[in-house]
Amino acid sequence: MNRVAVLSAGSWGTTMAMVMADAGNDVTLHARRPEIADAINTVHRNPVYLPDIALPAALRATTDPREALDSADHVVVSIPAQTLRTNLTAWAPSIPTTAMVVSLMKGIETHSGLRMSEVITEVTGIPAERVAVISGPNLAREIAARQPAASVIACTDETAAETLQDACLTPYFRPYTATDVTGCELGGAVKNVIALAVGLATGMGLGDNAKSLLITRGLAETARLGERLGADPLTFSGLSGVGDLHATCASPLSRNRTFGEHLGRGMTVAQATSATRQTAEGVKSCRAILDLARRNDVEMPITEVVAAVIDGQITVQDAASQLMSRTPKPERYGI
Ligand SMILES: NC(=O)C1=CN([C@@H]2O[C@H](COP(=O)(O)OP(=O)(O)OC[C@H]3O[C@@H](n4cnc5c(N)ncnc54)[C@H](O)[C@@H]3O)[C@@H](O)[C@H]2O)C=CC1
Ligand SMILES: O=C(CO)COP(=O)(O)O
Repeated sequence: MNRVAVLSAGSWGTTMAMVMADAGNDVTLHARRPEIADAINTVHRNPVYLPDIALPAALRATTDPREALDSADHVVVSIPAQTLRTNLTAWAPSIPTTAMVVSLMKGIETHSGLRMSEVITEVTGIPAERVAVISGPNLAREIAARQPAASVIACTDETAAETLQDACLTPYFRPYTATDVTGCELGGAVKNVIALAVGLATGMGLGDNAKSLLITRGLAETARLGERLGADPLTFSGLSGVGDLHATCASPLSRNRTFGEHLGRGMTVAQATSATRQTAEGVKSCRAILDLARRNDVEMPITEVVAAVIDGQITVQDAASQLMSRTPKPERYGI
């Protein structure tokens, strides 16, 4: 039986802890708040993030990250992307030297433009072959209700990805393996920005044609950036690409889409932030993704207008007219 540490007990961390406990691992979840750890240990519920879900009785929680990390074979990290570096710096000395580190996060670090797996290798010194990412159409609440879902486990070492696949496989959660870590992570991070755009369109009362336009051209700009950064363009046709993009842009459960919808209905960014309460990674990552695109000479028009709306440089109406007045061009995938 594998020992798994999950850091920490938000909606996705708790859900993946449940999946990995159901898959037969010995899982310890790190919660920052004692009331969450106590509730998981006593009544087997996470009262803040998933109050209506019965968690496995075998799943344990602790407020002490060292206790969670003790003898862990797999260390699964699920915290807001912009907090990863600071937290990981504190946790790194307690990570067992042979453990795999797995990122569940879908964001890009703002000051460095690094993907989460890159931050992990930089901060911990753990080689890329022992760092993996899980990304796909995975709305936490649906999986927590044990509804069927699939995902991608990407690691440059295929055998390591297969080991993790075994450790996450349940009757309701079906992980595929991949070696294109860059493509999987970029698909997950950029789809949050496109979901913000679809939310904006929804909030403005625009129709399904406009949403489909954003999803399709959003995928094209994601693939364009990915290809420039060394990803396999075909990765964006898979679960971590179009799969996640579709689920997130279609679902009212998505925090990013809902955040965009608030803005489209006229809320300010501050009002939308306090209405959302949970992590909507695209809000901070959109600027980091745009900077990454500009440094690599890649055009990302949807990301550009989303970042300008979030930064208060243009209105949502300006965003729509800016996109519709671009120079006409032939449609080619990734162009
Ligand atoms: N919820 C979902 O459906 C999915 C989320 N993700 C990704 O997983 C990551 C985590 O998201 P969620 O669990 O949904 O967010 P959440 O908002 O539900 O939970 C965030 C967790 O991070 C902790 N946290 C917040 N600020 C922190 C800080 N400064 N230092 C340390 N810990 C802190 C919170 O205590 C909480 O445990 C994000 O990158 C998100 O994009 C990926 C797939 C699905
Ligand atoms: O990543 C997700 C689904 O795959 C969750 O999306 P949100 O963070 O927008 O809720």
